[in-house]
Amino acid sequence: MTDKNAINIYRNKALVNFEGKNFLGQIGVDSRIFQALNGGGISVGVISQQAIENGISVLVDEVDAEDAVKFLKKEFEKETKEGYVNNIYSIDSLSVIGFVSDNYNKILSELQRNKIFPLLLSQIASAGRVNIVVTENQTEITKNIIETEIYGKPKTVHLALIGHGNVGGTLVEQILDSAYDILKRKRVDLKIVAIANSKKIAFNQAGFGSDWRQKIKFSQTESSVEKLVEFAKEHHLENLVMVDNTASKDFVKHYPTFVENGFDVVGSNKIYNTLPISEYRDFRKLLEKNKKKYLYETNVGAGLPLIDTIKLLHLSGENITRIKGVFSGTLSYVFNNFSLRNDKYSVIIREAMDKGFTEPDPREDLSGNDVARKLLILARELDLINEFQDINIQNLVPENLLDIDKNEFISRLEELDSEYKNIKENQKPDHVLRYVGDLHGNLQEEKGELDVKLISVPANSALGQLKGSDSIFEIYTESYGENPIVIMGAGAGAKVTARGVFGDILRLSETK
Ligand SMILES: NC(=O)C1=CN([C@@H]2O[C@H](COP(=O)(O)OP(=O)(O)OC[C@H]3O[C@@H](n4cnc5c(N)ncnc54)[C@H](OP(=O)(O)O)[C@@H]3O)[C@@H](O)[C@H]2O)C=CC1
Ligand SMILES: N[C@@H](CC=O)C(=O)O
Repeated sequence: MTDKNAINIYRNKALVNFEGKNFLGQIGVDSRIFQALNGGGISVGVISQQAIENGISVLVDEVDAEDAVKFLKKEFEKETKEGYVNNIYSIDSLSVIGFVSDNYNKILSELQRNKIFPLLLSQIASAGRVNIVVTENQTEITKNIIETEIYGKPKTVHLALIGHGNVGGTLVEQILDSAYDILKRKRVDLKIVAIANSKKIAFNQAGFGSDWRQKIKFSQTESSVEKLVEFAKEHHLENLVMVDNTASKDFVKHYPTFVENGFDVVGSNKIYNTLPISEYRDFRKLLEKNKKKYLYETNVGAGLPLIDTIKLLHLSGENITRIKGVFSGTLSYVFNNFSLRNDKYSVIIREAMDKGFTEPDPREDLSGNDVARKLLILARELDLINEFQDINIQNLVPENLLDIDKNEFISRLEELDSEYKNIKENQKPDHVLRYVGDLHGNLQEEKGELDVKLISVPANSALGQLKGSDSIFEIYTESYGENPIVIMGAGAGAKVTARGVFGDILRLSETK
C-alpha cells in the first residue's frame, strides 16, 4: 500500500521541449506527440502546455530523451519546414518530485526564496497532488523544503559566520550552547557550516561543534566568498544566512553576491548602512527582488532594541522629531570613568579595549566615526537621505596620530593624556564629560542635522548620571511631546552584541 503523504522522487528524467507558435493549441497535437513517442516504445510521463512559453513539454526517462527528440522531429518535419515548429530539444538530469499538499502556494514561495524554480508543475487539484520537475542537483534541497512544510520537519538554517573575534567568537559559543533548545522549542536546526576570518575559511556541512577553533586554526583554505558560495551550491544548502561580524570595509562589497546567491544577511558590521545613499538604496531593491532580508539590530546600541523600535514608530506614522544621547559604549565607559576617577585618559582607553568595547581599531571610536555611523544609520531609518560627509564630527584623535599604524597608535596613547587632563579640569564645578550624538532639525525634510561632539554636563543630569559602558538614546516624537522615549543599557560588549546578532538570526529563521 502506498502512503498518500509520502514524497515520491523519480530521478533520471528528461523534459523534451517542443516550441512553436500558432500551432500548439491545435487539436490533435497532443495525441500526435503521444503516438510518435509510444510508437517508438517511449513512455510519456506528463504533457504540459505551461512549462515553457509557446511550448509543450513532455516528460520522459532520460535514457529515452535522445530518441524522443528524434521521433518528434520526424513526426513534425512538415510543420518545422513551414515554420510552425521552431525547436525540439531535451533537458536532461531532472527529477520529478510528487507530493500531496493543501498549501502548495506556500511550498512554491519557499522554493522560490531558495532560488528553485521548477521547470514543470502539474497539479491534480481535487486530490491536492502536485508533481514538480527540478534539476537533479536541486532535488535534495527541494525535498527538504517540502518535508519541512508538509511534515513540520525541523527547518535547517545554514549559517556562514564571517569574523570570529570578540563578537563573532562569542556568537559561535552562544549558538552552540542554545542550538539543542532551539531545535526542541522552535523546530529550527541552526547549523554553522562555514566560519571565516580575513585569511582562512573552514567548512563543515554537518555543522561545527565545540572544536570549531581548532578547525579554523588548521584549515588550509584561503578565505574566499567565491568558495563559500560554491560550497553552498555544491551541497545544495537551503535557508542560507551570512553573518558579518567583521568591521571590514572591503567585505561588505560582497553583500550583493550573497543575496544573489540565496543568502539572507545579518550583520553587526555598520559599514554597509553608511555607504553612499545610492548604494544603500540599490541594496534594498536587490533584497526585495531576491526576496531576501538584511537585519542589523546591533548596528546601533549593541543588544538594545533600538533599530526595531525606531522602525516601528516611523512605520506606524509617529513623527520622530529628534534622537539624541550617548551612542558609544566605548566613549561612555571612557568619559564616565575619566570624569570620576583620577586615572589617566590613556589608562581608561586601554581598559575599554581590554573589555572588548572598542572597534578593532579604537580610533574608529575616538575619532567619532563610529558614533557618526550610528547616527547616520538611525537617520536613514527615518528615510532621511543624509550622507556621512553631512555629519559634524568632533574628532578626538590628534591629526598626527590619525594615519599611523594601529599598534603604533595604541603604543602612543599617553600622548593624549595632558590635553584631556586640561579639558577635564577646565569644566564648570560638578560637571562631567560626555560624548554625544544628536539628530535634529526638521526631520520631515530630505536631510536632518547630525552632530557628534564632546560636551560637559552637570553631574546630576540624566546624561551625567550614566554609568559603566551604558548608552542612552532619547527619542523625541510628536505624540510623546517633551518626554522622550528613553532606551538605556549596555551599549557595547561581546556578549550583549552577540546576543543581539543571535536575535536577528532567530527572527530570520522564523520567517523562513
Ligand atoms: N564590540 C562591540 O561591543 C560591538 C561591536 N559591533 C561590531 O561588531 C563587529 C566586530 O567587532 P569585534 O568582534 O569587536 O572585532 P574583532 O576585531 O574582535 O573581530 C573581527 C573579526 O573579523 C575578521 N575579519 C576582518 N576582516 C575580514 C575580512 N575581510 N573577511 C573575513 N573576516 C574578516 C577578523 O579576522 P582576522 O583576525 O583575520 O583579522 C576577526 O575574526 C564590528 O563591525 C563592530 O563595529 C557592533 C556592536 C557592538
Ligand atoms: N565600539 C562600539 C561598539 C558598538 O557598536 C561602541 O563602543 O559603541
